[in-house]
Amino acid sequence: MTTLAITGGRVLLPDATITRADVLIDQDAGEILQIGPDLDGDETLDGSDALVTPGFVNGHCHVAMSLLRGYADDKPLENWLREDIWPAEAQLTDEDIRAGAELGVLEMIKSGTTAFADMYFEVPEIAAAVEEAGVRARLGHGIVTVAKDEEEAREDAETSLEIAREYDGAADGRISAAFMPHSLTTVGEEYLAEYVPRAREAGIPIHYHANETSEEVTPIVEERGVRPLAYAAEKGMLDSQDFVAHGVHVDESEIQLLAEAGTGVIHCPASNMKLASGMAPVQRMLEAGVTVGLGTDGAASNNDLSMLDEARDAAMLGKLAAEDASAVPAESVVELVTRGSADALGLESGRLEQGAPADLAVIDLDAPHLTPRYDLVSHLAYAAAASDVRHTVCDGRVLMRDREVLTLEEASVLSRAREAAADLRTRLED
Ligand SMILES: N[C@@H](CCSC[C@H]1O[C@@H](n2cnc3c(=O)[nH]cnc32)[C@H](O)[C@@H]1O)C(=O)O
Ligand SMILES: [Zn+2]
Repeated sequence: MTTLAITGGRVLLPDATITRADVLIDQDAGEILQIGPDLDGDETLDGSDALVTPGFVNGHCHVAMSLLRGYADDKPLENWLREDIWPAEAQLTDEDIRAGAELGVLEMIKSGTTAFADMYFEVPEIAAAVEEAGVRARLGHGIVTVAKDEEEAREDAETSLEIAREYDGAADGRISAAFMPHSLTTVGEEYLAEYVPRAREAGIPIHYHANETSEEVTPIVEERGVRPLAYAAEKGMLDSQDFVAHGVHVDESEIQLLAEAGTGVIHCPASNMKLASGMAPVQRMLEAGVTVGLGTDGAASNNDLSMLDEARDAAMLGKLAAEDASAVPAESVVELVTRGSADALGLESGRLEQGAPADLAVIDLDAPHLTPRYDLVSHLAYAAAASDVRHTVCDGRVLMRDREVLTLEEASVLSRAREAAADLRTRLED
């Protein structure tokens, strides 16, 4: 057995208390062996003056969209997608998607994220980036059937099912998969009726965008006379292993449906603010017992992939939405970026305890903005930044040591992304 010890730090435990302790990891099993005093390992990471936290879990992303960061801003969802993003995505080559995925995963490792859920196309490119970088991911192919003929639409749905079957369990189990219809309005009912039961039979979870904008809710209510999540339940898309992104415009009946079904909701506060989609009733969902996690959405609507930013945004927006400063407190958002997202995605990560996956981040506390140290949970929620992450470990493997990423070559990932973006821009201008 090869072991790794993180020594001299303060460790954030699942009950939100913090203890001075070392963490010993079994690198072969990728598990935490022990948390306690004076532990030695074959390899050591310095945790002094630092907080050891579970690796952050980004519950909803389009990681390759990192290549479109800053390409189009300041528009509402429908216009942004149809006028800018979808035309640009139609030009992306496999190499572009690989470059964008590596860029995004690099940013994740540098900001302490060890797992994410991703909806995109050319999934094999994204899986290759995940495999190489050493992180964990639940991947899927996003289906859009509107504006497609039947053959194309069917092919898209088939691809999503095939990709999920093929990639579930890949990269030594670090990759899992889901069936991913883009949303309840961009995928036709006939395709949901046919493919959802097939995904269910194969035991594959389902992930989709739901109730993100009011423009998306109104047509469903008008055409079908039911709320979108009641429609989703009718279609069999509200299971305990499923998770939806956004859930901004959900009413009380939908919150009850989510809580009863055990379907996770990935709240994406930065994207919701930037596209002015609205404020999700996060405090209400938590009180109702809904499994809530946090996600960045793609970098083109955020515009970064830092879960520390997302935690802070979730707290701020949650208070504003509830008109209550005590709503969505520090402890809640820290739980949302770790265990909340992990639970929604069906991952065992998100907690530091014996036997849990060795997915963690070590955050440097020796900084003006983290001084003094009354409450480290408060610092994590409100003051820590991506650049404070000192080391990142996933599945027992050190992915970043002293801010040097060991699994990806940072300089070449950045230069490939810059070249791909410059090329894309030329193609789009022609
Ligand atoms: N196969 C589909 C692609 C779906 S992938 C998932 C899609 O979600 C898009 N996307 C990114 N952010 C959001 C969001 O906030 N809401 C809805 N869609 C988004 C993203 O640009 C990408 O096109 C096609 O034929 O276009
Ligand atoms: Zn999205």
